[in-house]
Amino acid sequence: MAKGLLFVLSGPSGVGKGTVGNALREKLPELTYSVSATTRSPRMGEQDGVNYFFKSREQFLGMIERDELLEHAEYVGNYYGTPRDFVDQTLAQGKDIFLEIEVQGALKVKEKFPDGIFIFLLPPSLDELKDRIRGRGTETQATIDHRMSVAVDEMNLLRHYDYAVVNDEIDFACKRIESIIIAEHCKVHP
Ligand SMILES: Nc1ncnc2c1ncn2[C@@H]1O[C@H](COP(=O)(O)OP(=O)(O)OP(=O)(O)O)[C@@H](O)[C@H]1O
Ligand SMILES: Nc1nc2c(ncn2[C@@H]2O[C@H](COP(=O)(O)O)[C@@H](O)[C@H]2O)c(=O)[nH]1
Repeated sequence: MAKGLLFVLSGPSGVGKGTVGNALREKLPELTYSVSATTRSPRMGEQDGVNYFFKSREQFLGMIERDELLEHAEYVGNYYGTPRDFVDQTLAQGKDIFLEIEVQGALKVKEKFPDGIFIFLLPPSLDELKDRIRGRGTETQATIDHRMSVAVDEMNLLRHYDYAVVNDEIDFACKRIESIIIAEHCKVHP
């Protein structure tokens, strides 16, 4: 059986990865989405096992020690990581998997999956990015400032990605990503 394809979506905090990812879920229900582990506290409405697997620092360090994570990174004071088995099992079943992760983690995944497809979501501008993080109402001013300073470093790593998609409008961004997925399936693989 042919293996599935691995897609990674990265981009600065607040650019709209979750929003576009949710729109994509509706359009492409056959795509499997990885649920990450994190030490960050749940936001209002977030559910354990749905949005994230919420872990204590000790639990997360245990996952690292047991080599249960495909990649992990520390981002703005918290750990985030991708459970390895779920990714491996999904691909082995011939299904595509979609990871929504930050840049340090994405580069680690690229080392392990050089054939993965790496997509970077860009904001129309830095001012718009700041408005989106602020508008979401989930972060303190200090965290917004920290996430914005990381955003500039993250965007400097765009060259490591295969595709750049501007999230100007949710439906357009979603359509572009859907087109990338379709095109990757039409590729002639050796
Ligand atoms: N194209 C868009 N136009 C206007 N607002 C948008 C657009 N896409 C997303 N947003 C809004 O921007 C805010 C941030 O979006 P979202 O939470 O999806 O970002 P994210 O990249 O997943 O952030 P994080 O990495 O911090 O989890 C949300 O309030 C969302 O409604
Ligand atoms: N390296 C990883 N980054 C991840 C993972 N899951 C999510 N993320 C990214 O972290 C930041 C912050 O997320 P937030 O939910 O606190 O706003 C964002 O860029 C996510 O994409 C992961 O497993 N590994």
